[in-house]
Amino acid sequence: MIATLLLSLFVAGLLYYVFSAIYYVTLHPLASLPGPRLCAISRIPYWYVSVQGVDVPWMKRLHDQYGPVVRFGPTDLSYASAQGWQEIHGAKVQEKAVEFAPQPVNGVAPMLTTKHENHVRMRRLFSPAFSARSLKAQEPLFKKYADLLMYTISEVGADGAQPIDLGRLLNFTTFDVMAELTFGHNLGMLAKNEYSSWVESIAGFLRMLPFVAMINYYPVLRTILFERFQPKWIREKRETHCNYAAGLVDERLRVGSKHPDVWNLVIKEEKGRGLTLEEMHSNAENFMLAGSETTATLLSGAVYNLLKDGRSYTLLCEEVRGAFTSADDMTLESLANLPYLTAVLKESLRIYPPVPIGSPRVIQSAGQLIQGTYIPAATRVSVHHWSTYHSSANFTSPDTFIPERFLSPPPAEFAGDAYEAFQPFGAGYRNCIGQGMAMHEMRLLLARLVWGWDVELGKESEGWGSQRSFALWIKPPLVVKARLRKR
Ligand code: HEM
Repeated sequence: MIATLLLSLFVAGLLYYVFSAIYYVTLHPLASLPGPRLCAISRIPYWYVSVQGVDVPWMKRLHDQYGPVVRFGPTDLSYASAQGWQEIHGAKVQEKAVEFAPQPVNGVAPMLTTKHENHVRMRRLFSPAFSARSLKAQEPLFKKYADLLMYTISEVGADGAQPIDLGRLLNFTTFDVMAELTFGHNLGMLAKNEYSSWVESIAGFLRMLPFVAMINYYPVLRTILFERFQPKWIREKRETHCNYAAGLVDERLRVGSKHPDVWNLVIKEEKGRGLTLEEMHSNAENFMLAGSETTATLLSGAVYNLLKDGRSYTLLCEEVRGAFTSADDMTLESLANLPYLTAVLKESLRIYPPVPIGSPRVIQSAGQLIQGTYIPAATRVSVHHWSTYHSSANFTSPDTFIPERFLSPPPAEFAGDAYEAFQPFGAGYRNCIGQGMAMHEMRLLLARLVWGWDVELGKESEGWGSQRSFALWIKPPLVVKARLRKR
């Protein structure tokens, strides 16, 4: 009797799966869109590559084969075009597909992942902390850490006698900066030349992201399996991580601060008091990751590409060394006036975007036209940064590091480049709130490095560029030798 019941259930499930597979490839509104047949009936091919950290080149291969739009799951579309940015991130309100972000332990989503209505309120509250005026007030803090980074390079590298892992030092710097802005004091990583266990655990957290996405994507997995059988150690690890950040925020609020950190700039505004303590906790944790790992990654990529190329490294050195007689003259304004420095950072963002994947939005109830095709409600649509920037349909010699393409005006050979397709900080009203801060921090740290040091790539890091990613890149050590520049 039980055997018959189980068999019937199995056959019913199988029939359901077969009929829905036929529906997805024939009658479904997305059936006419290009992509592998297997992907049209299941998301398994995507999960398979994403748990291995190789979904970025996989998606690029799909775009090369199928063009600027690819159906890579039954209801998932990836775009690689300027039009994709305009139509997905334009004026129309789109919700984010939140199943791709881990749910915060305290249950309160940060600005990055919260629903539209809440996002508008949070963005308004946090905006003062990321304004041009605030950045100017924060300038001495960035300078202090640039000085400390230079000192550490000299100590650890023994003036070129010892190889250093520059990627690690850049990570220490950007995390210490962000910690001072969000917790009121740094994590002491740069001073001790040592990872704090809290930051060290982030790489492990990134590797969990595809599993989190998979569990959230299939509600059955979440309710039947994960919520009941989630290993205790996973829950505890995540709680410890979040509670540590929450504790630091509480302490900062209790002690107060005279510095222009995020909370002073938010709370001093009358309207800033509209944030709850839980919102402060989850946003602080999010700022730490969104504002530190990304910036350090981009700087590591810029140094790697410059040193591999040699030619652009020489040009950058000439520009920076010719512009300043003292590192103290490097200000927000004077650095922003160096065209080659900005072009190097933009080209680095193009060739090695710190966020290489797409950030899916869910089409709302009325459906929407994208690239001339009607896309029904509930479809997840995103622009894939890596595929867009490495497509020869958008950029001349897309895989070659050529900062000149971002000079104004660019050389004639780049006249056809689709600059509007380049949106490394995202586009529209949910774009990166910290992009001004990131650009200043990156300009300052890169300029200080090439101004003070002759840098050489270590042999062990020649293949540094080939990396796996779990939403963000997993970076191997970036080994360099840095000799104090003779003046
Ligand atoms: C090179 C450095 C950076 C890159 C490439 C980068 C990239 C991005 C991208 C692509 C988004 C949009 C995500 C989406 O559409 O779902 C974003 C959002 C965001 N970024 Fe950045 N980011 C960088 C630096 C920073 C910094 C320094 C901060 C400072 C805390 C920051 C904080 C945020 C926040 C809070 C959001 C969410 C904004 C919102 O939803 O309104 N990022 N970033």
